[in-house]
This record gives sequence, C-alpha cells and structure tokens, in this order.
Amino acid sequence: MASKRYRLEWLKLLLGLVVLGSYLSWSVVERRLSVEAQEYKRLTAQTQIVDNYLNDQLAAISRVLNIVRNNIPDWRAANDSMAHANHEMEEYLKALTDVRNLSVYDRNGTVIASSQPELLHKNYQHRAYFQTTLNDPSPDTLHIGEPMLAVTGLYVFMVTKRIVDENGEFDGVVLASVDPLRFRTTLASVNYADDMWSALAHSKGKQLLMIPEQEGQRGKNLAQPGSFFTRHIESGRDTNLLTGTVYATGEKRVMALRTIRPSGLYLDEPLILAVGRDLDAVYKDWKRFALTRLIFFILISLVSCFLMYRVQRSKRRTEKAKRASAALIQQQNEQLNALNEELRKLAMHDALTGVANRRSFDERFELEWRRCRRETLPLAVVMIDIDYFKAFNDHYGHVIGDQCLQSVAQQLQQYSARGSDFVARFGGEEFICLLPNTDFDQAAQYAESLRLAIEQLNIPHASSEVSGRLTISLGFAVCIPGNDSASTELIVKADECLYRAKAGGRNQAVGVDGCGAPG
Ligand SMILES: Nc1nc2c(ncn2[C@@H]2O[C@H](COP(=O)(O)OP(=O)(O)OP(=O)(O)O)[C@@H](O)[C@H]2O)c(=O)[nH]1
Repeated sequence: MASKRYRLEWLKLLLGLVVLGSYLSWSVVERRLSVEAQEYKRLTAQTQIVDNYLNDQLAAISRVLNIVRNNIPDWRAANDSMAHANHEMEEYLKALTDVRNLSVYDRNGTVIASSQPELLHKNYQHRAYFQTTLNDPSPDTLHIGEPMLAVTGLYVFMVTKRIVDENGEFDGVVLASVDPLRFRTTLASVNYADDMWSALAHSKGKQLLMIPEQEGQRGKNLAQPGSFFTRHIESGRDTNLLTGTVYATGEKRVMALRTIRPSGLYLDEPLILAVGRDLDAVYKDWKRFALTRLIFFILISLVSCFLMYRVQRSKRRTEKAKRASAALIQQQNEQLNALNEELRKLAMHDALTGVANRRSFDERFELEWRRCRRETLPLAVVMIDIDYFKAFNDHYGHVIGDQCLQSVAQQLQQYSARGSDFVARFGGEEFICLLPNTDFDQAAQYAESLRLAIEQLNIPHASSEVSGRLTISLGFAVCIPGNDSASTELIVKADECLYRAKAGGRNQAVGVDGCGAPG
C-alpha cells in the first residue's frame, strides 16, 4: 500500500518533469524560430538595400550610354577626330561613380572615342562583350559582360549597348567599364555583424567582389554543383534564403540571395547578390539560451528526484520505526496480559494446592448465592477438614504434609466434576465445596463420596486415632438463598456441622438442611 503511494508520488513527479521539459523544449524551439525569422528578415532587408543601389547605378549607366549613343552622329559630324566626344565623355564619367571609363567602339571593335585617351584606336573586337553586343540585334539590351581581369590587375565588367546606323544595322558599341570595387562601401554597409560577408557575382557564376575581401575570392567561379549560387539560379526565384556550406569558403552559413534585375532595363545577364551570416554566430545566443534551459532542467530533475528520495526514505524510516514500536507495544501488552493473568491466577488460587483460594471462594459464593436466590434453587456448602493433621505433620514432617494437602485438593477437585461445582482451600488443612442447584440429599451423597474418595487415596497416617490412613471430616449445609445475611449463616452452619462431625468421632459427614437441625 505504502509502496504504491510512493510509486504514485514518483509518477506525479515524473509527470511534472515531463510538463516542465515540454515547456522548456517548446520555449527553446520557439526562440530558435524567432531568431531564424528575425535573421532572415534582416538579411533580406540588407539585400534590398544593395539592390536599390545597383538599380540606381545601372539605370544611370544605361541613361549615360543612351546619351553617348545619341550624340555620336553629331560628334562624327563635328569632324574634330572625336575630340569633343572624348571631352564630353570625361564629363559624363564624373556623374558615374562606379564607372572607370566610357568608350565608343566602331563596328570593327576599334575605340573611336573614350574618356580614357590611351584606349583610343585600340581594337577589342575579340572581346566577349563586343561579340555579345554585336550578336544581339536589340539596341535596347543592356549587356552585362562577364567579369574580366583588367590591365590594372582588377576585375571589371563591361556594360555595353549596341549602336545602330540609320538602316538599323550594327554600327558599334558604347561601353562603360564598371569597377566592382566601387561597390565596396555599399556592400560593407549591409554587413551588420562581424561574422557577415556579402558578395556580388555575374549570373554566369564569376564572383566580382566579396566584402570583407578574402584571398582568392575575386573571379572565382561559383557555378558549381550544390553551391548557394547554383541553388539560387536553379530555384528560378529572384530571392532565396538558404542555409548550408558555402562553396567558395567552406563555411556554414545562412545566406540571402537576390537576383539584381532592375525593372525598366533590359539586362541580358543579371547580377547575383549574396548577403550572409555564419550559422554558429546567428545561433550563438540561442545556443546559450538552450544550454541554460537544459542545465536548469537537469538541475531541477536531479534536485527534485533527490528530495523525493530523501523524503520517501525518511517517511519509510518513520513508518518502520512506528511499526517496530507498535510491535513492541503489542508484545509488551501481551506480556502484560500474560502477567496479569498470572497475577489474577495467583490472586485467585492457592499457591500450594492449585485450587481456588478463600478470596476466590468468597466471590464465587456471592455470585452463586444471588443466582440461586434469583432462580430459587438450593445451594449447598461442604466444609472439609483433614483429621489429625497436626499429628500428621508432626509425624511425617511439613513437606510430606504439604504433599498430602496437594493430593487431597486434587482428589476433591476431581470429585467435583460438575461445571458449577467449586472447590477452594478455606485455610490451613480446611477445604470448602460450593454446590449450586444441589439439595440436601444430593449434598449428603456428595459429601460421602468425597469422604470415601480421600480414604481411597490410602495415604498412611500412623498418628490418626480413627484409622491407619488419612481421613477427612465433613460438615455441610443446604438452603434456598434468601436475604444476604443468610449467606454467612449457611457457612456458619456448615462449620457447625463439621465441628459435630469431629466431635462425633471424625471420618464422617454431618449436614443440615436450611435452618433445621443437622442430619
Ligand atoms: N504441612 C502443612 N500443615 C499445615 C498447613 N496449614 C495448616 N497446617 C497444619 O494443620 C494442623 C491443624 O491442626 P489442628 O487444627 O490442631 O487440627 P488437627 O490436628 O487436624 O485435629 P482435628 O482437626 O481436630 O482432627 C496444624 O498443625 C497446622 O500447622 C500447611 O499448609 N501445610
């Protein structure tokens, strides 16, 4: 029962810990989702900033290229070897912060005008950007050339537009050479944490710039299987939030990727922007949060289990002590009861002969007196005295005398076989028998049977004057009990009869019925 209660307590504790654990787990998951959502939101916002900036820049470049293209007929007509054109393009260049030079190529790829005079008359027909522009019939397309290593050792990319003559035929290329390093400040401005970097790549995969700059990153081809770049391109979406390993650096990152494709411009190849954070850094605080929750949970579990164990152990000990003391009390009670019983027996029995003592007789006599009075039944009292017992003692000694008393008592007890008959030692060598519901004749018969029974014991009594063996004299009285004072009278009468039996020669029984004379 107790162990069931203890098990129930453990079950309750376990249930409490499960609830607490669930709550803590939920709070940890919820915190992670919130961190994730917040980080994704911020990263997306950062790419938007760069997108806006590049939109403006590309739109400005497109507008300037259009202006240059529109001015070409006038510049040609001026017949000053495009000196005026070079000068104007230098002025336009000042408005374009990200552009290193503006040039005009004729249909054969030779520079006929440029903001950078040393490029004049050089031929770039073999360049991919020239060929791409040549092969695209649309004059509205803004061509974004693949990044290429410039003579300066820096990666640049060419933004070009096709020039057409009055017949719509290809007549050259207007070009802006864009220096991606000029985007450095903008890219750096979106890196709001130390672990961040942002990067810009051409849609064919070549990386233009990574901020903060890392060795060997510029010009790297990102179009590799499984790279963030490839996953973004393959998704077909303009924006993506991806986590995984960065192809270019091998770091674990969360990256926001965006295709830069300004509306209103007809770009043949967009730019791809990536802004990302180190995953460990993003979840650093969250990990600490999760760890503290875990430690808290483990501590609570350990402490509560330990306390439960201690409390139950102490309860068990108390219960055990209680049980032990209850058993002890019970044992002591039993001993006490046995002792009381012993005392009661001692108090009510004669120590030498084992039959009831005088006190016990008095109680019993009173009880039987009342009962017989109530039921109007006769009650007989027989007084028994051993003949010449003093002489017996003198002759055989007191030890044999005691044994003799025991034998007589036993014999009397045996001959008082009725359940209601009662034998007691009255004092010294005197015994008394109480016989309820016994009339005079029955009492006389009983007294005689006792006398004979003692005779039959055949106890030698060499000093007896009536016989060679032990004999007894008996006096009995019988009456139907009346008032209480008559009870003493009944015993007195039995004693008187005994006296008469002694006087009459001993070894005989003398009785009296009620208040009549002895018979
Ligand atoms: N051994 C022994 N003797 C006892 C005990 N109680 C009483 N007596 C003896 O019993 C004797 C009684 O003697 P008396 O009263 O003179 O009577 P009696 O010698 O029996 O003579 P009658 O009764 O006249 O036949 C005394 O000597 C007591 O000492 C007892 O417990 N043990």
